[in-house]
Amino acid sequence: MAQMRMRNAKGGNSSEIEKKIKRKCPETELHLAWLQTAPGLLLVTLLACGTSLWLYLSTADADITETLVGRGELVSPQPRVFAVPCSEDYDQHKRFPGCTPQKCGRAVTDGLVSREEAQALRRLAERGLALAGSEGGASILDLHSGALSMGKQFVNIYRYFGDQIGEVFTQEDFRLYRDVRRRIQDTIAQTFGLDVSLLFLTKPTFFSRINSTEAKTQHDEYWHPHIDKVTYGSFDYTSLLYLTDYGTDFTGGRFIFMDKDGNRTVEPRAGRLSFFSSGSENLHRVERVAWGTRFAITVSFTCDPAHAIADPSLAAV
Ligand SMILES: O=C(O)CCC(=O)C(=O)O
Ligand SMILES: [Fe+2]
Repeated sequence: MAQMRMRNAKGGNSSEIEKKIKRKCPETELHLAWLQTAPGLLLVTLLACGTSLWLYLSTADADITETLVGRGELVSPQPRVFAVPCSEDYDQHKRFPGCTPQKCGRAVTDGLVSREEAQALRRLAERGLALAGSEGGASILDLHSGALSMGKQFVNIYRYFGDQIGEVFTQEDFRLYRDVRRRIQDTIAQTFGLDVSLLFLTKPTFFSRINSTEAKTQHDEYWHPHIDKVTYGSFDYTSLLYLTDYGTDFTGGRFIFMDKDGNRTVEPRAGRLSFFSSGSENLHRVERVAWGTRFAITVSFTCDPAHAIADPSLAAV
C-alpha cells in the first residue's frame, strides 16, 4: 500500500514538472512535432549518418591500409621504390661509409626471380621441413646454421641427420640459393646506391613455413610487430623472397609496414622480392595466416664485415 502511494505521488510530481516545462517552453513541443514531419525525419537521418561517418573516419584513421603492391600486379623489370626518411637507429652502430643506410625505404620487384625458381626453392623448403617442423603454425629451416623447427624446439639438421642430408638437398639446390642471393644483393646495392662489395650476407637466413595452426610456443608467434635491426642486430638491409601466392595458396599472411599514419601492405606472390632498410623506419609485422600455407625466405645483409657469413653449402655436412 505504502509503495502504491509513493508511486502515485511520484507520478503526480512528474506530470506537474512536465506541465511546468511546457508552460515555460511551449516551443519545445512545437520543435518535437516538426521533427516528426517528413523533412524533419530526413534531417534527423542525415545528422545521424553524418555523425556515424565522422566517428568511423576519426577512429579508423590509424588502421587505414594502403596496398603498396597487390597480388595481381607484376612489378618488372625495375623495382617499385618507396622512400622513407631514415631513423636514427643507425647512429647507435658503427657506420660503414658506402653501405650504412643514408637513403632508406622499401622496394618490391617481381622481375628478379622467376616463378619456376620460386617453385624450386619452395620444393627445397618443403623437403627440408618435411623432416620435422614445429607443432605450432610457424616452422623455419636455416640452411646456414642447420636450425630446423622440431616440435617445440629446434634441431641441427647437419648433426641430427648426418650424411642423410645429402639425400634431401642437392648441390643444385645450394647453387640456386647462392645465385638468387647474389642477384638480391646486386639489386639492393643498385636500389640504395651502395657499393655491392661492402654488403655481406648475414644471419639468420631462413626459409619459413606458416599456416593457421594454433601457436604452441613463442617461436610460433610470427605476427608480432618488430624492427629487424633491433630483433637481429646485424641486419642493415632485409629482403623477403616469397614462394607462394597470397589469395590462392593462403589467405591472411600479408606483410604490413606499420607507419605512423597507417598500414601499408605488400601482398606475397611466388617470385616476389620485397626489400627494405632494416631500421625502425620500417617497423613491420606479418598478418596472421587464416587459411593455407605461406612459404618465404628471409635473406638479409649487413655492412659490418664482422657479421658476414658464407653462403650455405653442403660442405657443412
Ligand atoms: O615473412 C615475412 O613476410 C616477414 C618475415 C620477417 O619479418 C622477418 O623474418 O623478420
Ligand atoms: Fe622482420
